[in-house]
Amino acid sequence: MCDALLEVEGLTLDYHTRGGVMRAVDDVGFTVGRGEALVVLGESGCGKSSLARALMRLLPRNAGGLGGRVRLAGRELHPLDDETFRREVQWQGLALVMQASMNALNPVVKVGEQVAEPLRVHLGWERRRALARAAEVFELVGLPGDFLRRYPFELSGGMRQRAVLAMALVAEPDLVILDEPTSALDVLTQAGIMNALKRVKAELGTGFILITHDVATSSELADQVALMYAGQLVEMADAATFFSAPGHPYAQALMASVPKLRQRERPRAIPGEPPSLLDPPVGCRFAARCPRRFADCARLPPAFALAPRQEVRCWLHQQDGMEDGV
Ligand SMILES: Nc1ncnc2c1ncn2[C@@H]1O[C@H](COP(=O)(O)OP(=O)(O)OP(=O)(O)O)[C@@H](O)[C@H]1O
Repeated sequence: MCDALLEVEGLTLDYHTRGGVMRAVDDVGFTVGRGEALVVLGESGCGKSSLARALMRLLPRNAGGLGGRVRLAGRELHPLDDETFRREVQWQGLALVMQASMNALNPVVKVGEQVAEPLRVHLGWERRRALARAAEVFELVGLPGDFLRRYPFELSGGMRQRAVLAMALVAEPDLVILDEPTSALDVLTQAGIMNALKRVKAELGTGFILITHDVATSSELADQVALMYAGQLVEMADAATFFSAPGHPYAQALMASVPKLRQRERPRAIPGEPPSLLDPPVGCRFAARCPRRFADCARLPPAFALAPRQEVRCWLHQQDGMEDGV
């Protein structure tokens, strides 16, 4: 297995709201190896985008309580001041493709200039060299070279999304965080972008964190899966194990809700709603919706290691698993 590129321990992020303090990221920990893709799955509102924002330090004004440890290639990131983080970590260490970012391209600037911008503005490259590098990255993500001179409105949604991906990759970051990169696109276009990501991963050895609620698309790229529920990680496993033998009842319900080819029974929706993050239950957060709940679920379960690469936060596994930290 690859050596650790990103190590996250006990990550927390709060929002201050009128109703009180809401912990959107609650004690989250994981490791991503070099050239490895971690898929973060979970329902809307479980804290996936907040996790991305916490890693990238792109925090709204009402955010607070950024805690825990984040190490990138062995370097502790939280002690860095904002200026050092922006200069030395953003773009070359960690790059982010935000939700709906294909609509955030500047309409009056040619796409090639925008893709080259991180090199010019952050790394001080001169224009010609930056554009030449942008052309290489265009090729890598499957954009025709002459699109460099086009404006965003001249590109389809899928092509604009590839351009945004090219911008994230242009400074050759160690790891790219993709927040719902294909959710606004049709299935074929999604598949094309997933293939481009696979190619980048194989050719450049870039690490990825892919945030999505789309189980089917994510399985294309995933080496590891982290499943979030109400701000917490409830399962962390290698992709083959997660997709074939998930351990958490929520993960099992999620997999049963995905339509499959040649399946007799209909996909089953998960009844109920996640708890409010303003006042989460003290015990297992999934208990109210869990078909397998029992008395112990009134206490918050720790993560139990079921296999070397599978950790599940559920009391059902206290016999077969070793207590560990997800
Ligand atoms: N700036 C903010 N202020 C207050 N609450 C916020 C803020 N941003 C997000 N939240 C809340 O934090 C929780 C986690 O939101 P987040 O956007 O991280 O979830 P998500 O899993 O990415 O959802 P989605 O898939 O819908 O984007 C939600 O309850 C959301 O309403």
